[in-house]
Amino acid sequence: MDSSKKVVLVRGKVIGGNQPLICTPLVGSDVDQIMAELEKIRRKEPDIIEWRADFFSDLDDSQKVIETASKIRELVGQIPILFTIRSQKEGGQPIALEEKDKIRLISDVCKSNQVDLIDYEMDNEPENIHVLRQVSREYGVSLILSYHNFYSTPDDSSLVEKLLQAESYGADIAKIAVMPTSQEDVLVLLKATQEAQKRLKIPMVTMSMGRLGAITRMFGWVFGSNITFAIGEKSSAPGQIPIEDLRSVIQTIQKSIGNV
Ligand SMILES: O=C1C[C@@](O)(C(=O)O)C[C@@H](O)[C@@H]1O
Repeated sequence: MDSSKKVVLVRGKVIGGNQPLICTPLVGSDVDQIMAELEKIRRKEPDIIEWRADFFSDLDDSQKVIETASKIRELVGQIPILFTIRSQKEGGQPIALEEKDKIRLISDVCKSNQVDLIDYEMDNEPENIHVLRQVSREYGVSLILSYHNFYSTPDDSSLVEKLLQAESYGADIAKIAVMPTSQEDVLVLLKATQEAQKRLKIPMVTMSMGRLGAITRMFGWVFGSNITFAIGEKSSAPGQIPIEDLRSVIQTIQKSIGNV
């Protein structure tokens, strides 16, 4: 492994090492649904669990959000928790919070000590990104800065620029998820990933969504992507495949080519 590269260590999991990590989302809209989902997911032992809180119906009640985060923590034990409120503009659910309330809530969640990572979109106001960078650093939470395009795949140099932009904003991990409309677009995402691997110092997460892009979830790690999202119980984005299938494909690839 390149020694100039940083890795992110979360509860014993190495993000940015040779082993791709599998993250499964939680998309329940209330505590009961989330707990039921979690009960099934945790037995499948994902490396990371993402709470997609934009699906949560009480998102405007920060007390409830933090209580729910601590219930999730109790049930998952040492599995790292990623807290995400995906904006509608980038493929998330409609929510009642304004951006400033969202920043306050994500900050409160960092301070609560219940989650290990947060995700925020890098196309947001730099000032908001700065606030979340400060608070997450202060409370030992890792920051993923992400870019999602549910309609198309920008060219490879724009994608590399996005990943570098996340790094320059101080992200611990850079992430891009884009939609292909052709097989060429899938290659564009992989090419950008390979190029970014040479230039980024931080770990990254990249994926091409939908059916066309599903293969990138299986072997994107070969080109440098460090986390791949899979279905534990329910999907949170097009093209995700069940964790069992993903794990077995990754093992098969590793057996044939070794860890790269
Ligand atoms: O950003 C991502 C990636 C994702 O959109 C995917 O395509 O797997 C799934 C989301 O839950 C997550 O927040």
